[in-house]
Parts: sequence; C-alpha cells; structure tokens
Amino acid sequence: MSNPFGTVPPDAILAGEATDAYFERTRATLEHADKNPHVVAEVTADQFPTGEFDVFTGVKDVATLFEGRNVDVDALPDGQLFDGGPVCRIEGPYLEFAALETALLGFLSQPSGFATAALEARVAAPDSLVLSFGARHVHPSIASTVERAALLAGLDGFSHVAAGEILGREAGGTMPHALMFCFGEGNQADAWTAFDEAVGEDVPRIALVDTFWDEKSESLLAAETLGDDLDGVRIDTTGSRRGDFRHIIREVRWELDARGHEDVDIFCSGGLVPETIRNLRDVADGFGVGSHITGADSVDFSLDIVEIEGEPISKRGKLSGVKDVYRTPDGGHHVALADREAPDDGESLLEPLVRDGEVVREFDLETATDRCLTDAAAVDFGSTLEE
Ligand SMILES: O=P(O)(O)OC[C@H]1O[C@H](OP(=O)(O)OP(=O)(O)O)[C@H](O)[C@@H]1O
Repeated sequence: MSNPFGTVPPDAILAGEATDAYFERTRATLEHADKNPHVVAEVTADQFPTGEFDVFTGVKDVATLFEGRNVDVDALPDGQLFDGGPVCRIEGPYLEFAALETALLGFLSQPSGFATAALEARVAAPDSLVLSFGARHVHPSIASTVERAALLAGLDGFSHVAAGEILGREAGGTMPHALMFCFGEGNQADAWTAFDEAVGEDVPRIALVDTFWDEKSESLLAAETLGDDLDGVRIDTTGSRRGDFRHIIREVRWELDARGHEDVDIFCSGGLVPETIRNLRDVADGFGVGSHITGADSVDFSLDIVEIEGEPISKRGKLSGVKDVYRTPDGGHHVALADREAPDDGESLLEPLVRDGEVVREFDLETATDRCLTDAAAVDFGSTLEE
C-alpha cells in the first residue's frame, strides 16, 4: 500500500493536482480560447490594516511549489508579522500557476494560523518555558507543520517525535497518565522511580502529579521520592476538577517550598489559552499548550489577480494594482501601490522568493524565529491581545 492513509502525496501537489476542479476547467477554457494573459496576482488576508497582526509562514513550501515554473514570486520573509495588504505576489502567464492556487493558499493559511496562535501563547508568558503539546489534535502527516510553527513563534520545544526528526530538534515532554495507571493508585512513587531509572540522563524528571490524589499530596510524594533528582511536577488537572487553578498551583508551590523543594518547578497543561497562561505565569514555571495552537483558525488568505497585461484590475471589494507593504519605525503596517512613493521611513517588506523559476532565498528557522519575536515586539503584538 503506497498511500495507506489516503493523504494527497507530495508529487500530486507539485504536479498541480492538489487543486480545485474549477481551475482545471479554467485551463481548458483558456486553452480553448487561446488565452494566457500575463498577470500579477497577490495573496492577501485583509485589503487594509485592521489593527490585528498575524504571523506569516509557509513560505518555504511556496518556494518549493513554484520552483522551476516560469514565474517571479515575491513574499514576506518567514516569520514576518503583517496586517493587511499582500503577503505574496506572483507574476507570470496565468496558466503557469492557475492550478497551484489551492495548494499555495493551503501552504500559507493553516501554518500561519498555527504560528499566530503559538505567538499568542509565547507573549502571554515571555519568560516561562512554553512547549507545544498539540500534535495529537491534527492529522499526523502535518504534525511537523504544527511543531515548526510553534518553534517559529518562539516556543521552547515540542512533543512530537517524528516532527523532531524532520526539524532536527529532539522532542521533549514529561509522562502520560497512562504510565501512572500502569503502576496503579498508591504506587505513584514506583512509577516515578522507574521513570527515573529508565530514561536518559538528559530527560528532565518531571512527575505527573494529578492522577489519583490531590496535587499537593502527589507533589510532595514526588519530591520525597526523587529528592534532588526531581526537576519539576506537571499539573494537568482536568477542567471539571480544576476549581481555582491558580490557587492550586500557589498551594503546591507553598507546600514544596515549606519542605525545602524550592528548586522543583511547576509545569501546567490542559486546555491552556493565552488568558490562563498570563494569569498563571507568575506562579508556574512552564506550560504545555496544545489545542490553542492546533485549533487556531487558518488565516483567511485569498489570491486575486490585480494586474492583467499591465492594466490594474480587481473584483468589487478588492484593491486593484500591484502593491507593496511597508513597516514604519512606529510599528505601523502600510499598504500602498508599489509604483508610488513609500511612506516616510517605511521599509518594504516583500522580498524576492522566485525569479524565473529559481528559488532565490534561503530559509533558516532560527532567523525566522528572531524575526517573528523582534517584529512582535516592534508592533507590540502582546498588548493588542490584552485589550
Ligand atoms: O489541552 P491541550 O492544550 O490540547 O494539551 C494537550 C494535551 O496535553 C495534556 O495531555 P496529557 O499528557 O496529560 O494526556 P494524557 O491524559 O493522555 O496523559 C492535556 O491534557 C492535553 O490532552
């Protein structure tokens, strides 16, 4: 079985088959009419700035999609924040890329949504350890897309092992409730001891402490059991039992400290959203975030032809003409026609990606992460979330 899970294979995407049927009919119609106009098309989410920024990513896959085709492509750099206007611009004979629109938008929309949500988690607790735990919520074939978006947005790590192979970063994590069940109630100390004996020295000893008893009792038992070897406890209290989660964490902190376990960190997980992370960041040391990232709305990108045979064109409600987007030192994001003067001190954000079918940009995740976090500070991304 070459395709046991029925996913669309990479070859089909590169061949332009990962498309909507109406693009195939468009090709048939244009070829029948002997038309293949030279066009400029732009990918946008919003025409004008809205006051809300998103993270742009997926651009490396777009470069791969367009490599070897008779087009020029410009795009924002990976990890750039944007608010309105084009994030990507394609120029060439329309039939050279018509069928690629569906895959192009997919490569950008969902990863940018994941990265934006991950950045929300990042800025909610800038000084805490924040890990991506949500791979279980998506189709396994895109787990590395989730984890890459999490790293791009500055998260400290992720849990998915195969994604780690692809990204060149080792997956991390603690222990599941299943492990605690296998030892049984009353035998939590045996479970933590066996874990300590079994796993590599580089694995942090973080005991899961919400399984059978209250979090304080299990935390103290973990500290007594592993002593100085215990790095932390994870509290994943389910929502129905959570009550005042902040109070629970403060109580655990108090009781650990009272017995000399100030070095034991407290790690939280389970349905965390930026608001809860912000509320816990001064009492917890780290967070595992899943569904907030994996459940993020895709960024609603669309592709529109804005110039045809050198003449501006657009559907109603969209802006015609080739545009550029600019960042000004005050963090402003500006959209303007590309042939007009840039705003004062405005830095053009669109950069060459493909020229005559050749990819002209290099990709580096660390550079993209730096860009994302620097730009998030420049546009004060966190403050817009706290309003
Ligand atoms: O709620 P999310 O933000 O999506 O977090 C992702 C997962 O991480 C935790 O799982 P845990 O390892 O505790 O799962 P388990 O009960 O299977 O052990 C949490 O309970 C979620 O299932």
